[in-house]
Amino acid sequence: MTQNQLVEQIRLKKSFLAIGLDVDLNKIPKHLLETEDPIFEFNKAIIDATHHLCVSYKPNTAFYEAYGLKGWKALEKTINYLNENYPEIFTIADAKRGDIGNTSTMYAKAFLEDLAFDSVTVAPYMGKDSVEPFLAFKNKHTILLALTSNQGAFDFQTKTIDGKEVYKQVLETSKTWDNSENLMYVVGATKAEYLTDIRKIIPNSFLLVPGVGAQGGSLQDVCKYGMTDNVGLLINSSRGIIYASNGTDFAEAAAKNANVLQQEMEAILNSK
Ligand SMILES: O=C(O)c1cc(=O)[nH]c(=O)n1[C@@H]1O[C@H](COP(=O)(O)O)[C@@H](O)[C@H]1O
Repeated sequence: MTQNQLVEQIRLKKSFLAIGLDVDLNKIPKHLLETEDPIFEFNKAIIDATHHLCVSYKPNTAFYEAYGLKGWKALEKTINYLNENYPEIFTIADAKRGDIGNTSTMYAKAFLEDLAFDSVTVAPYMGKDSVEPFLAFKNKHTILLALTSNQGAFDFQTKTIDGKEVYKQVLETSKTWDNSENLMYVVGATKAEYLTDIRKIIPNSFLLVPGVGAQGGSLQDVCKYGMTDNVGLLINSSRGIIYASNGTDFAEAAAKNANVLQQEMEAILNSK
């Protein structure tokens, strides 16, 4: 999917919500545990109930890898279900990969070709040759960690080297790489006060913004400082939506919570 197609979907649905599919078998409704593939059944029900309220789904691969072969199969079924039934959805494999070139090539193949996600999250720490194999995929997107939502972001990302914060160096340097038009960046909603500076470096790039809801970030602040003429934001919420209820009404409850965020987004878009 191209970024223009993503913007079209955002305008159509009046939503820039990315729902995180971070499935924890300890948190999903008990009745699903009796089915053959509880993770997929949970995702399918959530997707069917919420797809009109969001433009993206983001399974975090940790939640699938933790369940071994069954988990990986459920991830594969989930992305295939999305691609077959909702091709207009922008899919994100939240895998946070990045390694020496030939290894990154295999990671890129795994997530962008074999599993056919539209995008994958990548850590910039190993530099240009570790990111390039992801960027080489046409009409796919590499979402580079810039300034993350967690407390540990202050350990390295905001530290100054040669007079400039590391997260700013990530933004500036990555802009010069081949196929950099395929880049998007992660900025945590808990770091909204940094967005003005970030937009000076990357005025138009799409940002994936996790950290609203369970982590306490403010949607209003993120939009105030981070929104572009083309919206330029995908706001992620995972636990705040998918675990709205652990009863048989879980999918409707998730849709209710997604609807609250979508309505807030619609009001923001209408006010622009
Ligand atoms: O790359 C991410 O998506 C990510 C980056 C970041 O800085 N912070 C962050 O929370 N995330 C992911 O976003 C999701 C947030 O989940 P909730 O806090 O439950 O909404 C999780 O899958 C995290 O791994």
